[in-house]
Amino acid sequence: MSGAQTPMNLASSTTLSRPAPSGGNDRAAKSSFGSESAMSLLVDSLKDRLLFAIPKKGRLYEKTVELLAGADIKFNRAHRLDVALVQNHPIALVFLPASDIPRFVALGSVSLGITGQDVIAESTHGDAIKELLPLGFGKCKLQVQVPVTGPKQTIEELAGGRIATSFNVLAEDLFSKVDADAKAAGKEAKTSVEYVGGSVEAACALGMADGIVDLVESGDTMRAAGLHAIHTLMSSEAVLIAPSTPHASLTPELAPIVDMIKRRIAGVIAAQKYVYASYNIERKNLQNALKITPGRRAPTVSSLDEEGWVAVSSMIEKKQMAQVMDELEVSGAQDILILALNNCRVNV
Ligand SMILES: Nc1ncnc2c1ncn2[C@@H]1O[C@H](COP(=O)(O)OP(=O)(O)OP(=O)(O)O)[C@@H](O)[C@H]1O
Ligand SMILES: O=P(O)(O)OC[C@H]1O[C@H](OP(=O)(O)OP(=O)(O)O)[C@H](O)[C@@H]1O
Repeated sequence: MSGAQTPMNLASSTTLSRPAPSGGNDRAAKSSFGSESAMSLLVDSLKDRLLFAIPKKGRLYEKTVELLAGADIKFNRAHRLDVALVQNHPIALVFLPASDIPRFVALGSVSLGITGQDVIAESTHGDAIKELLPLGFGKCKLQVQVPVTGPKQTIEELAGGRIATSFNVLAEDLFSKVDADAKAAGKEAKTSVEYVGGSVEAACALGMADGIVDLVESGDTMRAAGLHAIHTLMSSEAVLIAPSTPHASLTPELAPIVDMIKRRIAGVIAAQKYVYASYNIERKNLQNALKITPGRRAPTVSSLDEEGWVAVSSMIEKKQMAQVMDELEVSGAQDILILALNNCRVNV
């Protein structure tokens, strides 16, 4: 995508078709709908809506759509259309490449966005963006990688060499410091950083780079290419973001929706992360058990209709569930139940 594009441009430059009937004919749908009037209808209907940019594909797409479903943000995305009107709130979703979202948010063209911290850092719009909520997915690290058997095994040894990356701003930043350090040590060096759009791991094997800067999560792609990581530039996860200074398009009527979305998404994330534990325990063993299940704020303790016994309920982290149950049993807890949370509200 070249040049700044507002969602309005996006809407008016996009062919609006009806939601595609399966195997439907776009052209026929367009003419029966009347593309001109449909487009002005769409542009009109965006005016009173909060614009929310979400990744249109790739690693963050599915989890983002899951989050929106959990937050009861209902939409139908028409075939080939990058704008979807939310049915039950005055919100319009704008589907954009993850790496373009920081720019749209920073410019105030949209009032909310979901994208990775890595592309925010790469965009250099960081100051114009505020992070509202970490989302707990899309976790990865941006790392310098070199061939395991290669001659250059440190970033200092890469000074003056060739680096391939999709993160050329962050890579330039790092290697200008590496070059400066090399110069201070009496070795003149200018590392060349080449932009590559994808499949960056192939660059070393193809002889076009001595090292790469790319994202690593499981490490499978890196290892498959015979590379290993020698330096971490940053860790990243998906975040909910907004412009650091609200834009005029965020009217007083729309402003409360930002907080509503943030709270709903935080509730969905907490419900994915926690389960609800409940058990009975003799009062004499209560203090030990409460150390195992302290709860997010505090556990609920209520009397049982049996002398000397209490019932406890508390939220615990899902990933610690088995260990917590083991420890509770050892501490004398009985009738231990673990209940999944469908949704919840937490302080954010
Ligand atoms: N392996 C990974 N594991 C977890 N998160 C990742 C991983 N790779 C990328 N991400 C996160 O997802 C974001 C989008 O990356 P992805 O590779 O899906 O890009 P994309 O939207 O398909 O764009 P393009 O293919 O054009 O680069 C990244 O900026 C990063 O925050
Ligand atoms: O450590 P791993 O779990 O193997 O993940 C790392 C890979 O994931 C990303 O690419 P992606 O697969 O999204 O495709 P791309 O190369 O087209 O960007 C990233 O660029 C790495 O190639």
